[in-house]
Amino acid sequence: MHADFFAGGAGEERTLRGNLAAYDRLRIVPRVLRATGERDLRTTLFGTGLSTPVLVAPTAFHLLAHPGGEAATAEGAAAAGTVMVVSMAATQPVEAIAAAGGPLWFQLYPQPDLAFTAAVVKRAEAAGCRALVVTVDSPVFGRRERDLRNRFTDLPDGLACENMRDATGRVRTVEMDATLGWDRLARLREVTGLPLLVKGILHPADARLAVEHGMDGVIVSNHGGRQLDGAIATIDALPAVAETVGRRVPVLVDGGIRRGTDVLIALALGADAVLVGRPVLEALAAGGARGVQRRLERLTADLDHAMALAGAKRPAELTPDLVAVAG
Ligand SMILES: Cc1cc2nc3c(=O)[nH]c(=O)nc-3n(C[C@H](O)[C@H](O)[C@H](O)COP(=O)(O)O)c2cc1C
Ligand SMILES: CCCCCCC(=O)C(=O)O
Repeated sequence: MHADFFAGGAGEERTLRGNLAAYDRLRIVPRVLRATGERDLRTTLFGTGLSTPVLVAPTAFHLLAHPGGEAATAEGAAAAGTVMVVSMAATQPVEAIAAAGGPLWFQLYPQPDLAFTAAVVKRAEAAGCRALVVTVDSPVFGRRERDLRNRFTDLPDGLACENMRDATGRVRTVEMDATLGWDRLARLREVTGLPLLVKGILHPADARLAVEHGMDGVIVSNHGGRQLDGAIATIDALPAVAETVGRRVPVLVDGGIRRGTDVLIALALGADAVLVGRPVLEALAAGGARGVQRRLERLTADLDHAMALAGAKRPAELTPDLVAVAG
């Protein structure tokens, strides 16, 4: 039941499969004789230097995967020199996760209760989170048919969304809010000075609105195929979003990234960095903090190898002409 929750998507899982299939259709057109020498994968996002452009996507319920929970993921991500985005539906308090490692960003589903939302943001800020990722692809919850079949409705006794506790100590339900609009993102700006990234952008017109509304970053995402089944694959959506944003703010992408060559393609098509969800969950389940560290380091080494073969020393040298659609 829990493995299905992690692996599954919405509806027929067309988008879940599509995210991966889209990378299968793309090929790299390498450059030669570029004398790259050692590659340099270091990446800076919002003033934080990272060893790699591969970040940990926000995912819920890590205690279902491993007894170390989100803290183990944070430890692994820190050891790999990258950012973990802590889900609002984490099963451990953000303070405990921060104590295990960093840098951290915090993912938020803005709640209808504005004061509670502000309190969660302040708590994440106080714990040391360096950016806020606002998920906007979930006005309602996706129809996850595996979860319906398995009757997976609640966390087991003793587990809770620890960052949903209010001042009385009661754990609130994470509410999806179909009334959410750009005005609410503007209000978040009044609550926090942290960089605000909007996660779940697929249409270039929304990318333009994000920039116009002062967002500091855009994450091209279809929630790993867990929300709107039939939504476009993220790597297919990326080029138009990147072109619209025009380097005014960082553009990140997630969904279906499993190999260094996938990361290379995403960077070439306009991403400043990528995030991975399920690969981290699988590594956490298999090997705790060390598993997460090794999976992230493997992806980075794989990217480094692919860049050597494609003739790029730095991510900035990866350009769209290095990618072609397979015949
Ligand atoms: C089990 C699971 C839980 C997730 N939980 C969240 C979440 O709490 N908040 C969020 O914004 N996205 C969530 N996501 C979506 C991820 O952040 C990310 O968009 C997606 O996993 C990327 O696709 P990938 O798994 O193919 O790498 C979740 C994804 C999975 C697989
Ligand atoms: C009621 C808890 C909501 C958790 C949402 C986690 C999530 O985004 C996912 O894709 O699953």
